[in-house]
Amino acid sequence: MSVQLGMPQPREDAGLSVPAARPAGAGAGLVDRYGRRATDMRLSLTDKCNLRCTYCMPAEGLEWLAKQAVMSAEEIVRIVRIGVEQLGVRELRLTGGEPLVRHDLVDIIAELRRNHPDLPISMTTNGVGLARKAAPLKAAGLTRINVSLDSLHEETFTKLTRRPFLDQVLAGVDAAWAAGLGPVKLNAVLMRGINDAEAPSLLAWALGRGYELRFIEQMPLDADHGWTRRNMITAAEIRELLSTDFVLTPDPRARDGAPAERFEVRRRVAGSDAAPADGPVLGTVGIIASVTEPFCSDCRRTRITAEGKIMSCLFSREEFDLLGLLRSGASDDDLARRWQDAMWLKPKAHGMDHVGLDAPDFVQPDRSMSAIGG
Ligand SMILES: Nc1nc2c(ncn2[C@@H]2O[C@H](COP(=O)(O)OP(=O)(O)OP(=O)(O)O)[C@@H](O)[C@H]2O)c(=O)[nH]1
Ligand SMILES: C[S@@+](CC[C@H](N)C(=O)[O-])C[C@H]1O[C@@H](n2cnc3c(N)ncnc32)[C@H](O)[C@@H]1O
Ligand code: SF4
Ligand code: SF4
Repeated sequence: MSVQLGMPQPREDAGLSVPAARPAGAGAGLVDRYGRRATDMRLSLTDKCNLRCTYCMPAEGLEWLAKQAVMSAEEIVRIVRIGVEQLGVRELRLTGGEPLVRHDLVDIIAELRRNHPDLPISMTTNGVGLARKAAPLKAAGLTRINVSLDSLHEETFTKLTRRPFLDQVLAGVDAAWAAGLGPVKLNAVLMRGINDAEAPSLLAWALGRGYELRFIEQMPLDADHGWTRRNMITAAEIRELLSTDFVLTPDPRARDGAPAERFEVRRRVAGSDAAPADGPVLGTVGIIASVTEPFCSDCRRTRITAEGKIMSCLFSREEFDLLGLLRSGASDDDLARRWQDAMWLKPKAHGMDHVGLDAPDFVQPDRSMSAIGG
């Protein structure tokens, strides 16, 4: 990794990467060299998954972590407590891999909720098995949910995820809404020639049901390393695709560090370039343009992988072992310090100290999205 001259460099210690200490006076919480403060914690509960989305996993899956290597429920609860009580974490996202495959998921959420009555706890899931679990998750204290849904067509869904589970996912989305896990947000990664033409009908479906759909630019985080900039559907193309049926206007609400740029949606008047000035707002759509319109300068994220490694950025190639330190008997203060030191070294953008996933020196991380915790 490259760091600014004069800045503390990571050092090797007993085979583990250990961040050099932050300078004294760097400030409380999870601050970094660029003046950002991470308050949004994303925690991966597992690297396992029951889908094989082409933009994330290889067809044959990945070699899963051994059970012992993955954080236990008690370890997760302790790490979250340190984040919230000592480091200024203000919201928690549970992710993976697929969080629903963890058998103790409901118990973990219940314990987190007992410790942190006011913490927003959300989860990003593929929705398989959600229909059964939505109500228990709500009862345990989950605040809200995002479900990945790339297509409403059985065949396209199966091609993209390599599994025939569309009906289960649709039932899961509706169950989440019915259980009170709203606002329900849906994530769709658009893939050229596969589901891109479906964008307007997917949006019409989501608006009709009151779900907030977000279209996502594919990032180079697939295990197959098949990503190319040319093949990626850009945010500009997404807006163009939607313009056949809809008129989008910027949502007046503050973006507040969110990856999604939100737009209010009105139906386009047939044969016209515009929506009627007083046409009703049907809902909102988000566009997550991580590649072409990056939002790294306002990034508030800190990540913990399923095996308890701190990743300061989705694209970090440097990771710091929090779980190993915890298992060696470290105190809460030691753990908090390791976390702060790791976050101090957070790269400026996309794992580098300059912006640009298509920069010549961009190197795709070894980990795929599922193994990082997306
Ligand atoms: N560049 C970048 N993209 C991210 C990051 N985290 C998530 N994404 C992308 O954003 C998409 C949506 O992430 P979600 O987990 O649904 O949630 P969110 O959009 O971060 O948050 P909410 O809108 O508050 O629910 C993911 O599918 C990723 O493609 C990040 O740290 N950096
Ligand atoms: C890694 S998954 C983990 C949670 C859960 N399995 C799911 O699919 O929602 C989190 C999000 O990352 C997104 N994602 C995975 N690979 C991606 C990629 N290469 N580019 C952009 N988003 C990606 C998925 O669409 C999903 O919305
Ligand atoms: S995007 Fe989510 S559901 Fe799809 S393979 Fe990756 S971890 Fe699994
Ligand atoms: S790429 Fe890294 S810096 Fe940029 S928004 Fe994602 S996590 Fe933050």
